[in-house]
Amino acid sequence: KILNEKRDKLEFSKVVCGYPLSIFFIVVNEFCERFSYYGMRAVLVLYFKYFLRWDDDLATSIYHTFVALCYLTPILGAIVADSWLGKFKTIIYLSIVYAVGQVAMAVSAIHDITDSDRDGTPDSMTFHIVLSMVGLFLIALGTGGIKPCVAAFGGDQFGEHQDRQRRTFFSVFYLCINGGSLLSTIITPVLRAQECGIYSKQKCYSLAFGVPAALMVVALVVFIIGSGMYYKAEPQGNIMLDVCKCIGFAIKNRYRHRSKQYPKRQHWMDWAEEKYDKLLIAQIKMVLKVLFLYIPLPMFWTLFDQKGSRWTLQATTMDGNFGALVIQPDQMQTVNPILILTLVPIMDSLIYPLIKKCGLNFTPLKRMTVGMLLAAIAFVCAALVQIQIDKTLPTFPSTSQSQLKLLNMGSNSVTVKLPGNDALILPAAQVYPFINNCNTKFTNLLPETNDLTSKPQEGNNAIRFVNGMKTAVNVSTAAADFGLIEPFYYSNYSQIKNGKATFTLRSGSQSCEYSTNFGFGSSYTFFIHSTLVFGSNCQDSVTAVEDIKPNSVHMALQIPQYFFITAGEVMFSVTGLEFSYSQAPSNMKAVLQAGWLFTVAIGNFIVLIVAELAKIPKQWAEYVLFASLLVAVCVIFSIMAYFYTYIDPTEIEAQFKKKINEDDEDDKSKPGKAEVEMVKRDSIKCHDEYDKATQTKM
Ligand SMILES: CC(C)C[C@H](N)C(=O)N1CCC[C@H]1C(=O)O
Repeated sequence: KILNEKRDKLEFSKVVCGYPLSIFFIVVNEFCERFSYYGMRAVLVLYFKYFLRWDDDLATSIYHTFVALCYLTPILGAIVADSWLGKFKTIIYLSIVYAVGQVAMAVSAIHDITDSDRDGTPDSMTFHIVLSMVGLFLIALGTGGIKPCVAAFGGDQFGEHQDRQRRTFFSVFYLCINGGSLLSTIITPVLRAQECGIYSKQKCYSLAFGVPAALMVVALVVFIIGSGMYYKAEPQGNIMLDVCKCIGFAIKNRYRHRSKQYPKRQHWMDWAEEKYDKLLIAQIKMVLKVLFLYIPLPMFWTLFDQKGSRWTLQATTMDGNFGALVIQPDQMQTVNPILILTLVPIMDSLIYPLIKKCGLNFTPLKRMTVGMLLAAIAFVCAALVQIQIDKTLPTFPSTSQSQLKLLNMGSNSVTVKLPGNDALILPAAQVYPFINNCNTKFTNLLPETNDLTSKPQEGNNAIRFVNGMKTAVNVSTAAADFGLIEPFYYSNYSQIKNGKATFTLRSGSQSCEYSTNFGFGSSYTFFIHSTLVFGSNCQDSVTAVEDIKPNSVHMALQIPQYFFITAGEVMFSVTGLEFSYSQAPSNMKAVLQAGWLFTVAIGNFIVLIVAELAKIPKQWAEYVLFASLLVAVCVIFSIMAYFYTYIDPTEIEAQFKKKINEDDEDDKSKPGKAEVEMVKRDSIKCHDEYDKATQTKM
């Protein structure tokens, strides 16, 4: 009946180029929803840090918890959809929850609401924190809840013989995910950088959250507009409860019949046959088989997710100057969605057909295996890049060493003799770095300063000034204030972004300007000569002394690793999405999508744990370790995949239903037949049918 209903609905639905028109509304919905999700995520940590004034640790912990929650809630959404409301209604209701959450975030970022003294900072931080946490919870519920439903609902719109179209749909669906995320990760940081406010102008987080909120409303409206065109499969009772009860009964029954006198059954789920419908048992077997196959998959996501953390950190030690374009370390991440947008069409229209032409059967599980291997290669590339970077890093003192820097503030060179070392000639306005064991005693040297012990963070440049004049000098730029520097004294380090910086040097009412260009990750001590004359050009009276060289390994070297991880993602993730749909029984499509997304959540958790536990001193070695782990997991997966037999759930379900109908007829004509015999016979027949429908291996 259900199949006929679907056939009727699809027969009368509008078709464009062989695709149901309803698909258009679903992919546009996904585009807007992913814009909303990734756009909000792009500014979330900065909102925590600069608006809520949380420290780095709290901000990153809450951020990662939120992301992990977003991939856990799909289970909830899938259960609601498959057991209760159906996918269509679940998407509508949870999208409303999602949009409310986004609006709550936007409102929580309006500083004027609690800024009663109008000084530009919120007076009741509790209000903003509570509202934003409620908002984030609703968003996690909404985005995670609808995610498995939208993908599965899209798959439902295709008929039995539209396998090719359905595969293309999942590719286009993935393109929309990445198109939306790419646009929003470019746009929302720009919106955040605007200034807005009623009483005082502040960074506009409310706009950066408001636009994603608006896009979520658009996503909902677009989805509702398509309402009349969708095929809406109704849920067939509380399927999850039935599944749990059936599994529970099979385990109990198997335990009760553990003695050798009872004949073995083909599968442990067959022990539920006494009480449960054979169709349900077959459907549970299908789901369990796929879920078992998913066990090694989180490892892929563990590597994939590190491009947002470890790889971005790696980029901070690299040079992002691309000529006319200067790329910030975190902007490198946009290479992933950009590559997705190019690689998905190339794979679909060129690579896969080419492989097919060569006579190779590149099955979904083979694609996923190759995808994992490509991700491992990406990490080998990352290790090679890291080795290049390490060669350019300065030598910092170890824990048993100390570092001394000598700066000659005079205008002539001086000879310096340090205990246990040869005399050295130190030219004017130059620094000599000196590393020695901690127990060396130095006397009569410059006042103690805290020097850098690592490269400046986030690709910034660490800058300090030393005043060689007899008067105090105030130094500032648009981005940093070095304060008043006493004669023959130094300022603290300040972080300056790459590009041109103009420093204003001021003494009383007199000032002059000094400009210079910075690369990424350098450190300089600017020495102000005693000869500086205010009111004139002070360009020649300041000497830049390089403490740490700017990053010299170019960020373009990260492109191969991004290429491999993205090519891996296309083979692994796009295929996995479609595989999860095609191998799921009709009443558990969303559940299996949620199972797939659950592997992403576990991958995220592993990253969190690894970040805490990984104590490998060399970063390149850690990359190699992850690559090796993934290769090992990949071998296990390929063995598991080899034993997996593809099924056509629709066909199996149809055969089971036919069999049940026939048996009903039989029952009516032969009342009182020995039931046990019949169950046994049916069980054998159904197994044969199940086996016939599951012929293709990996
Ligand atoms: C991290 C990118 C912006 C998006 C990524 N390429 C992607 O499409 N996904 C990562 C997790 C699954 C999937 C998604 O659904 O967002």
